[in-house]
Amino acid sequence: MSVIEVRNLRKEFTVRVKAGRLRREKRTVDAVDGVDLLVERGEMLGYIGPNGAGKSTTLKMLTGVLTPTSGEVRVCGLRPVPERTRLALRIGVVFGQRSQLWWDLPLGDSFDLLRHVYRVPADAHAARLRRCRDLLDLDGFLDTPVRQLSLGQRMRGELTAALLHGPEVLFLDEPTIGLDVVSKQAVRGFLGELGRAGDTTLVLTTHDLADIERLCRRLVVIDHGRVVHDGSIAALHDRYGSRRLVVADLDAALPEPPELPGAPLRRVEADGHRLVFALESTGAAEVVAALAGLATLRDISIVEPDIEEVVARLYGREEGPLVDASGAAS
Ligand SMILES: Nc1ncnc2c1ncn2[C@@H]1O[C@H](COP(=O)(O)OP(=O)(O)OP(=O)(O)O)[C@@H](O)[C@H]1O
Repeated sequence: MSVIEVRNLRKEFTVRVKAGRLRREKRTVDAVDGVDLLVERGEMLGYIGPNGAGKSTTLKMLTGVLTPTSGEVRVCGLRPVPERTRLALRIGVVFGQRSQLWWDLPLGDSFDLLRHVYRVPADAHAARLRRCRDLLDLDGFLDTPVRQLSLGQRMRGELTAALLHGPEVLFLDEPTIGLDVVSKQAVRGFLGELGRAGDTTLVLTTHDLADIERLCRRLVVIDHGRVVHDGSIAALHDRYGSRRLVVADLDAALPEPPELPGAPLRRVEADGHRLVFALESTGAAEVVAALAGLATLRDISIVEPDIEEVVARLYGREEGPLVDASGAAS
């Protein structure tokens, strides 16, 4: 049985919009519009989409915060809204904007209170807390009141709080938003460990695609409330014809950008001093050899397909098309 089962899930909101100077009209927003999703135990799923795509609304329905307009949802075999209390014992939730810590208490006291809230046996609690303290480096601020923690420290605390009762599924909404590089790495490293251990299912929404690349094998992309991709990152690259790129820095610009078989020119930059080729049906070595025969090369680098670029295409909202030297969109 899948740990998350979602069939034809929909959520409509009724909003009032301005229609003229004084008049307001009711309008229906299809925030989630027929989502199907099956997630197996131990999967690490990235759930992404542009602003307003319906990610948070989906997570809220999966965690029992919002009642669906229609469709079926089961998480750990439970219906999230009517069986919310039972579900709370089996899932963990980290929503960037909300806290489950006690603002005025030292962080460590919040952890003690959570043990009582969830009625976790003392030894299981101690073991999980020890692991979080080690992996998330909490010891320096366990005695600090939560309101005095930095964002990165608080997020590490939130992750711990969400895991102390040993949830089967962890839902994370933007867990690295606003964090500095070090805290981001700590959080990603920790989630990676959790995922590798294999007994927790992870559902992660984020605008930071590096989170997805590091952590998730499976990527579900949602736009206008509908799933537009469900598969691996590699499948996404295949679908959009993403290629590795050869970036060549030349001593002097060539009068004409060269045509290399199997490696179309993607971009000309730096007044012709930098040429970028896509490796379509030829290898990097051939491209470099061909270029070396035409120009003096200052530097060469091979760039892996860029997930940001592919996802921007998928959203259909990238900042201008990718334009090659001839002006044709690639
Ligand atoms: N409580 C609400 N009342 C009315 N409309 C809402 C409500 N919550 C969300 N919406 C609308 O539903 C749509 C989906 O919103 P949602 O917050 O799920 O998007 P999201 O993908 O999480 O976006 P973001 O990346 O900006 O957080 C948006 O059009 C949003 O304005």
